[in-house]
Amino acid sequence: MAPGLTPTADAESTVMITKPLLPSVQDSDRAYVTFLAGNGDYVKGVVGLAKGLRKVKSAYPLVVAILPDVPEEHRRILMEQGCIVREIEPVYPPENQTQFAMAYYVINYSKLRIWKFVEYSKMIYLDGDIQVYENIDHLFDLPDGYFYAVMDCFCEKTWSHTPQYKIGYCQQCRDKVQWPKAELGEPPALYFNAGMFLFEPNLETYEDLLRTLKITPPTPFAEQDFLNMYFKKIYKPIPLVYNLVLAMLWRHPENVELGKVKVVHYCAAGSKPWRYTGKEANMDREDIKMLVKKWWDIYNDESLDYKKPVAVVGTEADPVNLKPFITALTEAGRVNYVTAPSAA
Ligand SMILES: O=c1ccn([C@@H]2O[C@H](COP(=O)(O)OP(=O)(O)O)[C@@H](O)[C@H]2O)c(=O)[nH]1
Ligand SMILES: OC[C@H]1O[C@H](O[C@@H]2[C@@H](O)[C@H](O)[C@@H](O)[C@H](O)[C@@H]2O)[C@H](O)[C@@H](O)[C@H]1O
Ligand SMILES: [Mn+2]
Repeated sequence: MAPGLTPTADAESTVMITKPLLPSVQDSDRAYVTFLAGNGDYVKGVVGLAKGLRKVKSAYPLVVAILPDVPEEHRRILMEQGCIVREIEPVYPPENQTQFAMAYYVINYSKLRIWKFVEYSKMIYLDGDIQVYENIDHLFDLPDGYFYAVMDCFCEKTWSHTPQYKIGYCQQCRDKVQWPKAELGEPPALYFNAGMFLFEPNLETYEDLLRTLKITPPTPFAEQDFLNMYFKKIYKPIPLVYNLVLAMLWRHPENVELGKVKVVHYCAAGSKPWRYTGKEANMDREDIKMLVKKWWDIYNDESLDYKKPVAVVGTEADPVNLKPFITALTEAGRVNYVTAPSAA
């Protein structure tokens, strides 16, 4: 699928990305956004993501919604990589009911704060353990009013608490095991992975999300389950090339054309590149090793580091005397100063 394509969202099926678009211009009210919590090593994931978006020449900035526990050093690293760092307050699910959600995921309810970023009309959320290998800016041109994300897979052990796992049903291969309507009623609604989604920040939606959360008991996949329930009516599946959940490689290889994948989500146990040992199940696969190396190649590529914008003032013929100001800024490491080429 060539970059810069417009999708046509039809009613039920996966949104088809069809005809070419004029190259989208920088639209200041669009941005990518990710989420960072704690003082651990996920900051490496976010740095990798920032460099990956630069490598594919995305026209939009990366906003990082950080919890208060992200240390100053990590904030500095992210700003030096050109990220827009925004501190958010944590979001906790209903009092003393968190035992129903997998403890590890409870912090992810805080992702809901990004609906408050209303200076942006559209944002693409990306987990910190995601890498973008091809430009996906064209997704911002999808029709307004829907929630776009890639369908998840129910086959990993992390789903063993669900009826679909117990009978071997997965939305990725609905013909393999028929959903037993007589015994279990309607099949589960299409369910997305919340590691990547296109959404429209909106204060009314934000307030309603938090109001609804207060009366919704937490569930195993925490905010992912909650978002699936909340956006069920306007959810539009997009092709898995926009969020390859790694388990698809061994659970549904028939659905994956690795050479066409644009976004990889390192969410399988043991697959976080910055912690990769190759010891966990499936982690010794050649495709996993290749994808982990691909992530490190970007992370280690210094040519992808952020270059501070130059301050261009006046012209050589008539430079505005900002020298003292620029010197102060340069000494503070805030800017590199060059004179603009003469207009002639
Ligand atoms: O210690 C942590 C755990 C999670 N996260 C953020 O929360 C997201 C969701 O967690 P994770 O990706 O580990 O969940 P998975 O997709 O693997 O289920 C991560 O990508 C990070 O952006 C974080 O910043 N610090
Ligand atoms: O808080 C719940 C999380 O739920 C999702 O992770 C799951 C899901 O992908 C399962 O399908 C996998 O089996 C599992 O390994 C993985 O952890 C999102 O990736 C993450 O961003 C976050 O929303
Ligand atoms: Mn993830």
